[in-house]
Amino acid sequence: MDSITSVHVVLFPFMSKGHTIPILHLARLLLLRTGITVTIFTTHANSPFIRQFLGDIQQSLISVIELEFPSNIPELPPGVESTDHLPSMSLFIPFANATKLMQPDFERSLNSLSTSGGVSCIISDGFLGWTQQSAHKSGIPRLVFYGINNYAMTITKVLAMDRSHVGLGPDEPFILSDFPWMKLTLNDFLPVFNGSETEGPHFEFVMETSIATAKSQGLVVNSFYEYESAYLDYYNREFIPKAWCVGPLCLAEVQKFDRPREKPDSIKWLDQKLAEGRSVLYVAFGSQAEITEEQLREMAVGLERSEVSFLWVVRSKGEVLEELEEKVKGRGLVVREWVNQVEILRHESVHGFMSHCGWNSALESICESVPILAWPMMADQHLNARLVADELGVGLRILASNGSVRGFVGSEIVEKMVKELMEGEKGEDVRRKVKEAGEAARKAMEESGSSWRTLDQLINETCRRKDH
Ligand SMILES: O=c1ccn([C@@H]2O[C@H](COP(=O)(O)OP(=O)(O)O[C@H]3O[C@H](CO)[C@@H](O)[C@H](O)[C@H]3O)[C@@H](O)[C@H]2O)c(=O)[nH]1
Repeated sequence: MDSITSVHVVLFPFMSKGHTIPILHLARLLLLRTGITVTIFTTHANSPFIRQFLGDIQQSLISVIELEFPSNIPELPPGVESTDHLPSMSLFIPFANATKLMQPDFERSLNSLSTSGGVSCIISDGFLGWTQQSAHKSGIPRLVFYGINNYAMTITKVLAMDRSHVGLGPDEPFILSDFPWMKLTLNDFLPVFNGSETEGPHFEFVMETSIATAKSQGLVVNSFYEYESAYLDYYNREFIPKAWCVGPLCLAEVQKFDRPREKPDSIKWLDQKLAEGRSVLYVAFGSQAEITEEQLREMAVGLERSEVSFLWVVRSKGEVLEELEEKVKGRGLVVREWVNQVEILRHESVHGFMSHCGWNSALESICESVPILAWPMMADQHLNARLVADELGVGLRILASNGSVRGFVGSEIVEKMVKELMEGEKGEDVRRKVKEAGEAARKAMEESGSSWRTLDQLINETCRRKDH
């Protein structure tokens, strides 16, 4: 790293937990380097979460600027400033489009930062495509962060250009000629990416944000080279802007859990299971998954019949969960509040994670060497599940009752796959592989590791240059 000091990085995360948390980890990593200061843009309601998350960081190195989240958007309930508080994810597009109204405020603040010492680069979420215009007007390089991995990004882009799949059924297997080892189906992709949705608000949003990404100076990717080299190399050969793997960002988390403090109830419960010599399956589907009542019931029955100990963090309410709690008292725990997921995954008693495969959850599990039972629900999660189960071999896969990667899953499948992960031979195999994967991830984030070096290089090439 060169000796030039005073790099000022502006971070602007999208207002959803799965997008904000990794950017906050990135802030921590940037501040481990000398001469870097960070400003984070957010909205009033999201600010307390951010301030608390980074509360241990020296105040002179980091500041948080709060903008007004647009009010009076007809489709949005007042006061909702984060996607996990939306009553339905069908409001995602109005929510994401509402952020565009923040552009004038953002530019005013950016200008005042520029006059008081300057901004070296902006790292903003891909969903905040409009920040590219703001950066361009101010002559500041913009780097994009989507929160997804290279595999999903590359395969989706290749699919969009390769028309050989047109006319196939949603579950009919096909291969992309540049990746012949990989079996895919159209159901692995969102309709806006697989050619079945070619107009409408979601399609327009994807087009707008993709154009803004292409005009930006780089992509910051929460992954590491050793696990995605084929896809990263391909991406950087065929597409722009250049992608830089600087993760897994969750490894930047301080060892908060070692400090003396009152342990949360969920951790005390895990301590108890450890003392009883029981292995626990952790069950969670991220911050915004929507699960139907009917599906929730099958999950509950499957977990009950598996006879495995489990800790289920769930946002849904209702009698299904109350009944389950009653039936599995002592063996299973249902938690409805926000937990520290990394702390749970790190607990010695946790030997499996039934997960929707949001990319943060998948990475957190890999880094803690916990094998995954992949049950994707939406967004990039189906591709993440392919990566986890088919490519990396660090997890098993739950498929729908009709064999599709999408759709209703019966309780007998849940029961069978939970037992397989926790006690079966296939579970043994993925357990061994996830240990190796965890070690490789930790190595990538050490000071001599690939991700650490890549972040240094990215700062030097993009943020320290004066001629952008
Ligand atoms: O009680 C909770 C619930 C969640 N988390 C954390 O919240 C994050 C959730 O992120 P993720 O697992 O990626 O799930 P989503 O919230 O669903 O993430 C969205 O963003 C991801 C990154 O772009 C995508 O991969 C997902 O598909 C998309 O749904 C993780 O860091 C979890 O550790 C907690 O700490 N406590």
